[in-house]
Amino acid sequence: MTTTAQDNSPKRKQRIINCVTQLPYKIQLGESNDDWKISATTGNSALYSSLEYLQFDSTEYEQHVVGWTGEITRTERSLFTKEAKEKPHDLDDDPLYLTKEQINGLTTTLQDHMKSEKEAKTDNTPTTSAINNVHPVWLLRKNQSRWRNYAEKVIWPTFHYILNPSNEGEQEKNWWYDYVKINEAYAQKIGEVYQKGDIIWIHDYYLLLLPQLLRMKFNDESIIIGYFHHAPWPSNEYFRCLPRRKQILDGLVGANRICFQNESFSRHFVSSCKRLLDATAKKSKNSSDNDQYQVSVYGGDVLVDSLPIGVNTTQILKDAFTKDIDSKVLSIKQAYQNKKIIIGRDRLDSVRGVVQKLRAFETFLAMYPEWRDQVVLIQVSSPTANRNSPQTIKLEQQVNELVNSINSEYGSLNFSPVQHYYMRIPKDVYLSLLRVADLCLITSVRDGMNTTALEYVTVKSHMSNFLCYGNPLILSEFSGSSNVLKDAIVVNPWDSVAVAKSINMAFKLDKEEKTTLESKLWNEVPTIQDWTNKFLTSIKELASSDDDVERKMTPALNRPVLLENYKQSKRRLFLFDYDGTLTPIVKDPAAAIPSARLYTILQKLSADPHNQIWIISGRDQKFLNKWLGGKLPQLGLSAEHGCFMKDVSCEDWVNLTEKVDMSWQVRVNEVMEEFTTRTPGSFIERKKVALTWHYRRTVPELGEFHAKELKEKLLTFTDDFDLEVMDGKANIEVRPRFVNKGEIVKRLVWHQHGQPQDMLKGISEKLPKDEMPDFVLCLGDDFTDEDMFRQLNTIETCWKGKYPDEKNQWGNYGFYPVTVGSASKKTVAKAHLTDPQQVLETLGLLVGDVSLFQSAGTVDLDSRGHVKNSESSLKSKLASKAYVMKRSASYTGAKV
Ligand SMILES: O=P(O)(O)OC[C@H]1O[C@H](O[C@H]2O[C@H](CO)[C@@H](O)[C@H](O)[C@H]2O)[C@H](O)[C@@H](O)[C@@H]1O
Ligand SMILES: [Mg+2]
Repeated sequence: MTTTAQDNSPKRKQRIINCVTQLPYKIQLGESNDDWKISATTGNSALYSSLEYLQFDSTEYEQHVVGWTGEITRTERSLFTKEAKEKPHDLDDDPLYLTKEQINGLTTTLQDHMKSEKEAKTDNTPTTSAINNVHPVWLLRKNQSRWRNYAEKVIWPTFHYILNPSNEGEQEKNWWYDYVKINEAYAQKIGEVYQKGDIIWIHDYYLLLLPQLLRMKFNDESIIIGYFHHAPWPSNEYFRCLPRRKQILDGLVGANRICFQNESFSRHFVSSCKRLLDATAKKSKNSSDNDQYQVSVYGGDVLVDSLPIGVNTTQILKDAFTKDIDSKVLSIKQAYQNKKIIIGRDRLDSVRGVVQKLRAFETFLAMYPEWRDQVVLIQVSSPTANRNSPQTIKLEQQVNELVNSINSEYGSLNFSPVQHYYMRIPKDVYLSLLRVADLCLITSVRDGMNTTALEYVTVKSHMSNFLCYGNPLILSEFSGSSNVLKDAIVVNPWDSVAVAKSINMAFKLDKEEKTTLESKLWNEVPTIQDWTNKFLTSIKELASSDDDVERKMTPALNRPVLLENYKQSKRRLFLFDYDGTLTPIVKDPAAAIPSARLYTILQKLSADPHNQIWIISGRDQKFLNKWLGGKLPQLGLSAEHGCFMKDVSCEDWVNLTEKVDMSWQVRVNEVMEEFTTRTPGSFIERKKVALTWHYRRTVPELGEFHAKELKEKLLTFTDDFDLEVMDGKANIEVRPRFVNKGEIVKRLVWHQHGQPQDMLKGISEKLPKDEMPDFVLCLGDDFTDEDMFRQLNTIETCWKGKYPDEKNQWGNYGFYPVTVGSASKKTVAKAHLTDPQQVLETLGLLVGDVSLFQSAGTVDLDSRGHVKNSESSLKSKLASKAYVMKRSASYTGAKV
């Protein structure tokens, strides 16, 4: 064996761009313009401890965190400055007009904060690392909480099986636009941070559009995107109630891997993709023996699986067993001497089951009088961001009424069996409660993963002086954690009698039984380190396995650039395929007729004298005349993959195959008929020239098998006739080889724009560049459309040589060969759109029918969330300057 020279250079860490809804900090502005106060936020403990692990402990990864700043507020004190007293203002009306300098200052403060946290955690000497790991997403418009509305008021309820009354009104439309914008803002920020080879990891339902958007923005086909969904994913019956369901799924399937908390959520997701996107899925087992699916959607593949999140068990044990906490535990014990303590900690929203818990506790006291006066329930309910919403106020009232009724029924002057605290409690108090508890009661009616359950089991794994080792956990079967903590006492929270019985049973467990339960449960708690590493390892594997097969991802069409180019051009040529591009694929070819929306868009597009529109299809003249030419004579048409042409605003067709021998049709027809007899559901579409054997309506496996056989058989003699046998979408088509859609494209581009065509004349490559199109949008979904894209690429190469100095401001000739299908589809097109709906949205954008924010990927934003360089962006910048001047003048005044 030969020894190679040792490589002593430090191994480069794999960079991870971790995209979270909000940075793990609360950001406040103090009394002066650069007085930033940064403190830790509460909530999301599991995710934030994963960030911490990658930041402080991982030797393999270099993490970059991209996240929204959250609502930036003013510190309490600054609200009482002389200025504020003289002219009090509502924080929400204060747009926080930060200057560039302030933004830079805050970024540095955040970076420094992260570094000093690292020094504190790792007991290090000051960090010399030059790496800046925090990348804030700025969205500084008035009413900063607007960015949360769609995620929290529309998506969150649906994902938790709460159906809001239909409100596809103006308000929800605006929420959606803001949702699109926040996703756009992330994409922009990632664009500033991304380096080739980075792994992008996106978290949760605020960023559902981001995977697809990133494919749109980056021209890097090797970009690897993983998405983890922390919340539940509902059954398709609920999911499909979302008005924007398709855009949401489209957004997500831009990822390479989509991962859920458990198998039922991933199964629901796959079922939504099957039903709403017409996807197919192959199920198998992953290395942890969990179900995984290879979902094929729009012709590309996405891996879907599950991996339950964990907690930082080492840190929890370290924090929970300190002298300080010992003394807190002791005081709680003394306050409730000789009583069993049940603890609960939940956010006060309708899905955490606080009401169900109180009802069950009431039933328990009613059913087991021997426990009255012996048990206390300490329930900590933390307020949500929607504390003042009517639903939360109603819930709060309901909880208060229940607490009062239990306490008046079963309490006394010196003892109340329910101690309810509606507040956020500090970590040390929380840990003391976990330690002191004889029982933890979790009755959520829906959640992704309940980290309190995991943290409780962790704390109970530790022996201490207080004999609380192994105390049991009652867990709702509707919590995501019940899939992980399989040995908890699992209950249906809606069945208060069953929960009451379980409480009684839990209190009666002897020491040995508790120990057995705990040791099983403890083994079931996933650690955050494991979760983080497993997720990243599998996504790295995905990246390297894809390398083997030379994965080429096509970027999604950059719509802002397209729109800008469209506006600036004068000689525009549109080359559209029909089936699968302008209309969705359906079972019966006769049923694939244009929608009213398509007509409107084609009408508007062709009304502009700068535009020439051609439909270049495999369909025959009869079909194209009936549904397109007859209604919009201004369209140019090409039928049967280039065999026939009808010029713009002209009625007559030209047959380009007139001189071709058609005797082959008899032979081909015979063979196709033989296969039709053998394959129930198949049929032959006989056009003037081409013959198409369709098998969409057959048993899929049989159809595919026979299609392969038919193709082989046809190939044995078609060469003699110079025919092409093509694999279409569930069809096999035969037509003369010398015509194809690419030939038509060639003829249309090398042509004086707007002038009538002489179809039978050859083309001239001597035309001046400024007589030919300066914008060509070519869309197609199928194998035969690749000829069009290839032709455009060839012309572009030729023009580079011929007209090197006549490129547009984007450094090209305005050619957009765009395939309709997924990013991973094999194509020579330069960009992709997912499906006909996206095609119509894009065309709608060009004719001004669609708002810029209707779908993701249409705008570039400035840092306040305005469209870049727009009038409102400009106004906002000016207002910002004036605001800051006013503020600093008032500070100076105050000092004098
Ligand atoms: O070039 P195109 O305009 O895309 O036409 C290609 C073929 O489309 C039609 O078949 C396909 O669409 C049908 C309707 O959605 C679908 O039922 C069939 O399975 C697809 O293969 C059309 O019938 C063919 O003649 C075209 O060549
Ligand atoms: Mg097509």
